[in-house]
Amino acid sequence: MGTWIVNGMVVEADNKQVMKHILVDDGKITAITSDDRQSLDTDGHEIIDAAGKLVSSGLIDMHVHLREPGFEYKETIATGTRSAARGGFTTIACMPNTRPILGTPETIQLVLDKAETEGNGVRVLPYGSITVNELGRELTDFIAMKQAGAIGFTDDGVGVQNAQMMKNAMSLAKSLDMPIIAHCEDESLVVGAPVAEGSFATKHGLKGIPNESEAIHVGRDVLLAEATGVHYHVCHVSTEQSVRLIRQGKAVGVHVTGEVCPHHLILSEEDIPEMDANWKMNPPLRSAKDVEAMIQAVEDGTIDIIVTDHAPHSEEEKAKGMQAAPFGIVGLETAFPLMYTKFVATGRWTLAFLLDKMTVKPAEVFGLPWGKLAEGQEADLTIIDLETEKAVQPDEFLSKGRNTPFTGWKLKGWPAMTMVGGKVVWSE
Ligand SMILES: NC(=O)N[C@@H](CC(=O)O)C(=O)O
Ligand SMILES: [Zn+2]
Repeated sequence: MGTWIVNGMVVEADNKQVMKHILVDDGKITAITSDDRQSLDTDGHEIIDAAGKLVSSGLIDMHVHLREPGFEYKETIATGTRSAARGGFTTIACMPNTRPILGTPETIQLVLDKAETEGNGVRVLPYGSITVNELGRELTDFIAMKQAGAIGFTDDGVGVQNAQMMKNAMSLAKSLDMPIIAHCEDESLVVGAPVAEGSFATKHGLKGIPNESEAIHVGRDVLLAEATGVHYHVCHVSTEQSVRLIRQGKAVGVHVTGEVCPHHLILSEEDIPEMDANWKMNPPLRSAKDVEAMIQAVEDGTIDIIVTDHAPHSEEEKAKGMQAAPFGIVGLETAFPLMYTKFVATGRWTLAFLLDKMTVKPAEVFGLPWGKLAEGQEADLTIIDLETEKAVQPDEFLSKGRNTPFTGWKLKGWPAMTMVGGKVVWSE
């Protein structure tokens, strides 16, 4: 018995919006048709009425912190995947900065096993660490982790400080046809600052994180990617200078790709209202000029994909204040509504353009078999209500994390149902 998702609105690549009925059978999309609803053979099928809503290929988020193993008080694979499903995400890639760090085949396997049993049907793709315990001293066993199911290597949370270490990692990754995903941060240029250089830091007498601390790694790594031929992917790009370096790399044929988070496209350091650690994340909110550079980089394709960098922390940790609290904000349950409200509802982007950055492109960049709404594809689908306006209410999050700067924001574009491989994994 299959499922008919009827009367939904589908967006085609040219942004044409058409009403379609979608048949899901045995986990796959077997028909997408605009035939008359009455003429459909729905006998013995389940019917999901998507009238007035968008039906999209499931959202894909390539940068998520699930916190398990080790930090289950912040998030677990169970709560993180529930949060993902509520946010419309059908596939998420999780970062290795857990305890222990995901730097061995056993820990990769542990995450995959837990995701299988407790992952609420959401596809979870683990990254392995580049260096042992993300300490930057010794490479992990890439071959064994690849065999165990790691999809790429990253020391996210910290930058790889040593250039030779990064070059060795890239050479090894290249030989295995695996990507290097980099958190770009030169520690000698950061020195304990909680926010970016700028008006907020000055006003509150705080040290500021300079743009170069990110961009210097991007520049170094683009050169190393050129030398090694690896696929080099830059995490959470936030500065004008990084964008310039990625653009130059792409122009000369380096295999470099980049991601940006909603908060770096929407907020600048000038928006931080007070000394509230819900506005503290790494990279930090930068200047308005950087924000505009990020938007343009998405528009001209320099930045390939949008990710959340979902980074849950406990209320106690965030209550320690701007200086002492850990970096990071949650993102899974607000990403699509934020992007839709700020960029599509305002007319700056088409819906097709936004969906491309959150479905097709992430799959393309990482060579994943999902992301497309087409017959024969796995039935990973998200139904989204584009009309109803609702305020962001952290106490409704399915994530354990409540750490968001977007509390109370009135947004449209809320997911209503998420389906993975033909199975409904969340519905409002
Ligand atoms: N982004 C953050 O502010 N924090 C992340 C680490 C990271 O992605 O760099 C975390 O693990 O909390
Ligand atoms: Zn990071």
